[in-house]
Amino acid sequence: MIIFPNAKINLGLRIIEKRPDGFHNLQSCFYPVGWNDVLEIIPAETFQFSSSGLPIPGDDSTNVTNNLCVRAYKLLNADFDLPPVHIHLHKVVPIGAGLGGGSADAAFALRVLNERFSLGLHVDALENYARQLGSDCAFFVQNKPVYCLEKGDVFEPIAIDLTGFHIMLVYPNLAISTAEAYARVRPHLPETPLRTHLLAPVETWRETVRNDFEDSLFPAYPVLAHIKQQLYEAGAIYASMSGSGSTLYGLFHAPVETPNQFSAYRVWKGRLQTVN
Ligand SMILES: C[C@@](CO)(OP(=O)(O)O)[C@H](O)COP(=O)(O)OP(=O)(O)OC[C@H]1O[C@@H](n2ccc(N)nc2=O)[C@H](O)[C@@H]1O
Ligand SMILES: Nc1ncnc2c1ncn2[C@@H]1O[C@H](COP(=O)(O)OP(=O)(O)O)[C@@H](O)[C@H]1O
Repeated sequence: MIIFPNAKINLGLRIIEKRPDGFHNLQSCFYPVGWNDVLEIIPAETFQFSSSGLPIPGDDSTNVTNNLCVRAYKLLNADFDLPPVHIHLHKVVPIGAGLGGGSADAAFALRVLNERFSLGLHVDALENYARQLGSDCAFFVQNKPVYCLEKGDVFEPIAIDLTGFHIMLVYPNLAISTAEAYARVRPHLPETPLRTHLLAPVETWRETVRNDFEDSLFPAYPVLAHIKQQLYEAGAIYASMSGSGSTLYGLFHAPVETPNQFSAYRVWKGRLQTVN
């Protein structure tokens, strides 16, 4: 079976407090976008993992056990004694980009294995497995826009529909470690919950919807602030960094040409839609 794990963007990201377990509680809205990897899982004589496309740090031929697809298989295998499979991942979504690509691969692997081997796992059970693989991972089980709390793995519905907006993602060829980004941030409770700002028209977001990682990462990596500014100059209604960076995105009312300034970066453009 071949599937296409997609990326996500964060519409706002407030880091509320550090938890006793070392993670952080947050407020954010995760929104799926159609920049995709390609994942194939087929029955095989022995377990194999291979990859192509973008190189994945830590995935050399002697150690692929860190790949989140492999970890997803092992997690289910421990409970269900699965038949061996060959997993091939063609990596397209940039890594360390704030787009949740690795988490999406893991969640989609769980979904495929559940279906292929008729494990009978429903959404809650799949989300519980996904939580063990990464804070972002559970989101990709249902893969629909949600308001997230706690570690980013507790979800509430939110009536946000950006269908019809055009989006440009700009990845500045710069990988930022999520752990490093969290270590730099100063958590605090915002006066107004992010949800309130998100429910106002997108035209107001520029003044109200913030990603707290920008405060510490923009001074450290000036190219990020520069790209955000250029997205506004290109006509974005709203622009922000996604997650812990390094991708910046802009929401536009109309299709946009890619400005020359972005030619050195990886740029993805598309319509915002709900993907499954
Ligand atoms: C920042 C966010 C926002 O959506 O996304 P990305 O930018 O990575 O896509 C997420 O919180 C990233 O989730 P994810 O990438 O799954 O993180 P994990 O693998 O669980 O954790 C990596 C490291 O980030 C820190 N971490 C992560 C999540 C969280 N709520 N608090 C944390 O402090 C911890 O130091 C942890 O060791
Ligand atoms: N299938 C995978 N795709 C991407 N990264 C992976 C994968 N498996 C493990 N990783 C590891 O996860 C980290 C990056 O995760 P990713 O989801 O791409 O970034 P981000 O957290 O910025 O959204 C890297 O340390 C990478 O080595």
